[in-house]
Amino acid sequence: MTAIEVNGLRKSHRGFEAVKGVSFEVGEGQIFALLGRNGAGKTTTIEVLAGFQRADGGTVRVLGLDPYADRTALRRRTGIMLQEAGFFPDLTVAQTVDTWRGLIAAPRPRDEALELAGLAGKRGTKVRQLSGGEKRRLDLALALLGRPDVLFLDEPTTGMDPEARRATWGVVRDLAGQGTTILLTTHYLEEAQRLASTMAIMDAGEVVAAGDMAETLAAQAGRVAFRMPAHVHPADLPLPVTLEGGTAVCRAEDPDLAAQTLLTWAAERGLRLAGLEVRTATLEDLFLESAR
Ligand SMILES: Nc1ncnc2c1ncn2[C@@H]1O[C@H](COP(=O)(O)OP(=O)(O)OP(=O)(O)O)[C@@H](O)[C@H]1O
Repeated sequence: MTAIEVNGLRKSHRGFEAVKGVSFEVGEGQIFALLGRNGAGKTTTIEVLAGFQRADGGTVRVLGLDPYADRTALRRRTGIMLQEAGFFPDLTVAQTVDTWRGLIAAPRPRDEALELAGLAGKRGTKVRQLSGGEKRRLDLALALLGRPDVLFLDEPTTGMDPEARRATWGVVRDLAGQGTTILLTTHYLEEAQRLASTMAIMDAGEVVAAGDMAETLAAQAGRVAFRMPAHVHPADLPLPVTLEGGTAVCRAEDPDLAAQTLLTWAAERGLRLAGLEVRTATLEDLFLESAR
């Protein structure tokens, strides 16, 4: 079942077209990463999907409903974590969660939400005393209170330390495993690559690459890099390379095979390929190539 459908979405802010005909789909229980540089239009897209803004063009459906027209019905079934949360700084973490619980039908117990977000030890701490990463965790706890079927996470791990980030990935995976559909944005491409099964890269309001994460990356060229041996010219090598400083970089569909070819060539000449690195394409490679 498709949980989120976006077809030809257009949205302008005071005459500036931030989203220019974007289309993608997210299946139920999938983790989908919406990627792109600053200002690409990701938050605008999420705000339309969450029913905060009306689309100027195209169609958008979340759980089969129009997020703007049916926002009351959808609000009960969606959770959202935006980039800037409006907390009351003098409330404690527990008071903040309790206040939000009062606004939600059949909310999750407070301690369960805090436990899930890794904030159980901070119940009595005032919001203004939380670190940036802890505030993101509080945001996550609030987004989870309504046991949403669809969760929108706008840069959920910004400011978190590596351990907290990994813990949040665990929470996101568990939720998806239980059937929650998750759309997230992030500037941490490794995070997107590890978490999401599908993705779209936006640039200047348009989708420039999209699809299944594993398939899309497998179709990208991999990379073999090594320090250029002394007195060797790139034209002497058996495969084309580009030079990045003193490092020769060879892009190849099958990087293992390319590395073998290069190593055999080097061995026959008694040369060493120092600092040899062989890897398949990463999301960062794809991102840098797509979002130019
Ligand atoms: N309310 C608004 N009024 C005017 N322009 C806006 C408004 N909201 C967003 N924009 C502009 O629309 C464009 C897209 O913004 P958006 O916040 O959707 O990008 P983003 O991809 O989420 O970026 P980031 O990664 O920096 O969060 C930007 O150029 C932004 O300046």
